[in-house]
Amino acid sequence: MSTAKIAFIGGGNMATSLIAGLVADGYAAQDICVSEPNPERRNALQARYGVRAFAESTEALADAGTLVLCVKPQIARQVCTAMAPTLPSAAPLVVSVMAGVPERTIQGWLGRPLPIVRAMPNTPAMVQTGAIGLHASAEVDAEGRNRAETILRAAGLIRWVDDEDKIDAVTAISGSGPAYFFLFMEALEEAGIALGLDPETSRLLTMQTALGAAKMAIESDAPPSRLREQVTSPGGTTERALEVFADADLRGLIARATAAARDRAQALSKTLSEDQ
Ligand SMILES: NC(=O)C1=CN([C@@H]2O[C@H](COP(=O)(O)OP(=O)(O)OC[C@H]3O[C@@H](n4cnc5c(N)ncnc54)[C@H](OP(=O)(O)O)[C@@H]3O)[C@@H](O)[C@H]2O)C=CC1
Ligand SMILES: O=C(O)[C@@H]1CCC=N1
Repeated sequence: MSTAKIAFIGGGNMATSLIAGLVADGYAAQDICVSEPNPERRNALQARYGVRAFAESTEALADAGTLVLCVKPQIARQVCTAMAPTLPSAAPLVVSVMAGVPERTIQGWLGRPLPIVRAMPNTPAMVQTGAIGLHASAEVDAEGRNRAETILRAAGLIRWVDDEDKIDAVTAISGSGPAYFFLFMEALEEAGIALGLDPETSRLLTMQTALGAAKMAIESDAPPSRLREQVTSPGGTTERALEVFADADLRGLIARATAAARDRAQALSKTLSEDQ
């Protein structure tokens, strides 16, 4: 077994994002293998990143020290149980990015209590600006944590959580979170058009405002509440807009929406954990 060799199972969007980050970070492409049934995707991964791509997981797995599970949760059981008999005998580290699939369930499907790092990335990982929550099963040692960090850090910011259940909260905040911000951008852009801006101007002003606000929030020592106050002149325009948000209980709405996402993540995990 080579600890350097990483086998990605599934070569879709999330795997491509992680591979792009690893290769951009200088990870040796010849140490990265991918198992992916779609020949066009295999060819694209080989041509673009110089990694080795196979139709069968058995070939991708050979000698791998780390497996990264990047298939859809719906087919995870079938993929893991098919792979179990061909896994390297030395226990590989398993990193799973699959939403809602508990560590114990993956261990059950793979037939032994392998060390599992469960990761919840988000789609900005595609532009190496992901926000990624991580949890390690009890079997993962310090070296395994480092290996998982190397793979995930290439795609963005990582944060460990101490309890696997908290991955459901991570899912509700940063996993689904890009959709919340995109929705806000869509609404702001539409509002700009309704107020008379041409669509292109409204779109560009919206995007740049989102980028600028995120950059300020990240780079400033001040919390977002202070940055908000700096925009809000007493008796001015922002104050009026924020009053409308407050009247509609925007904060309460966000609390309810994220609780609904967390509850759904818990329900999906429960369904899959009963599927052992
Ligand atoms: N999108 C998101 O925001 C997030 C996604 N995730 C998780 O990431 C995982 C991957 O998602 P994503 O990359 O978007 O999905 P994709 O559908 O883009 O990628 C999954 C890939 O797996 C391939 N595949 C199907 N069967 C097999 C098999 N037997 N062996 C190997 N590969 C196979 C699929 O091929 P084909 O299409 O031909 O079937 C596809 O290329 C999911 O589990 C999801 O829950 C986690 C966090 C956020
Ligand atoms: O919507 C979903 O279920 C997945 C999990 C996080 C982002 N997408």
